[in-house]
Amino acid sequence: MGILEKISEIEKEIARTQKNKATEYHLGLLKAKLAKYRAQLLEPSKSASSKGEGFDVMKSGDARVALIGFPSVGKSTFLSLMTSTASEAASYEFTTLTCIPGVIEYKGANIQLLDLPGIIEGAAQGKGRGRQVIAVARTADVVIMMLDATKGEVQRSLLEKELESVGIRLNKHKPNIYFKPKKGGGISFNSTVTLTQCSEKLVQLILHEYKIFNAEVLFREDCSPDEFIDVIVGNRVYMPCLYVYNKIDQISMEEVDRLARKPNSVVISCGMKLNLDYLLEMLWEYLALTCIYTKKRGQRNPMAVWCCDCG
Ligand SMILES: Nc1nc2c(ncn2[C@@H]2O[C@H](COP(=O)(O)OP(=O)(O)OP(=O)(O)O)[C@@H](O)[C@H]2O)c(=O)[nH]1
Ligand SMILES: [K+]
Ligand SMILES: [Mg+2]
Repeated sequence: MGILEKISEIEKEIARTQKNKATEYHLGLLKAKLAKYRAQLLEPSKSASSKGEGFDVMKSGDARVALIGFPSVGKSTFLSLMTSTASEAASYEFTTLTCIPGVIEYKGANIQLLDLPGIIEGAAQGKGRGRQVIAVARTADVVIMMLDATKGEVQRSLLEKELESVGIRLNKHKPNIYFKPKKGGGISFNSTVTLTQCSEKLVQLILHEYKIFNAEVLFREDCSPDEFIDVIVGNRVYMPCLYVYNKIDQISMEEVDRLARKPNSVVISCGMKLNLDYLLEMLWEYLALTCIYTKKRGQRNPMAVWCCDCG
């Protein structure tokens, strides 16, 4: 029996056990077991975390949106509201332990929405189920970063750092740099624009650091050293991200207003069903972006239809 099944067995037993003096210890023991199994699940499993595999959920529909956030920000509540799938929501952290897919039907398209376990600081190093969650995020067309409006900004920068550290670039486009390693001939460096952040010397130093001594480099835009490194390393994912501040029913109007004005941000309340229509509209726009900027030309693209739709 897998851990998830054991958890579900115990939960069922707790549910059918009457609460009284005689069952007090039995229930206590069951709950302790439950906590132990939950903790075990949150340990990085060696095979999964070293390979960085995601949860096994089939892609379906026209696009995939992943819900990323700290525990208990309301991801599951959101999935249950927007789709016909029910994902358990509760006030304790790590209620969700796997990837739960639902479908949003919007303007004739099927958008796959993935509810995921909460991630915490250190997720990228394998803390909790972080690596699996991040591996799923990499396969999405758009990430919704769900944040608790009652908590500080620090949660947002922590999550961004986690995603950055595994090569996910949020709301950035691929740097317009041509880079081709060669067999010989040294480093040929050119640019079509004035560079204010990188110089030929810096580019050479960086390349030598990566033991690259022969290559053709052409900057077509004023990129930073970090962006150049991204190009050398490759394997980066450039993804639109919508920051969704949930639970605005708990904060002042002034604070709501401040959050709503932030770039790429939407404020909502799942509890009071506030602003969900607007969130869908924004999501739709972000999905159209992935179509325009990242899908290869000539490739059959299910979202091409949408682009014509939204101009
Ligand atoms: N006040 C308020 N509470 C909310 C809102 N949305 C969700 N909640 C509550 O927040 C708690 C956590 O919700 P979940 O949906 O379980 O959160 P989650 O992000 O899926 O949590 P994990 O699966 O544990 O990571 C629950 O008690 C919800 O009822 C909201 O808009 N306002
Ligand atoms: K929760
Ligand atoms: Mg959840």
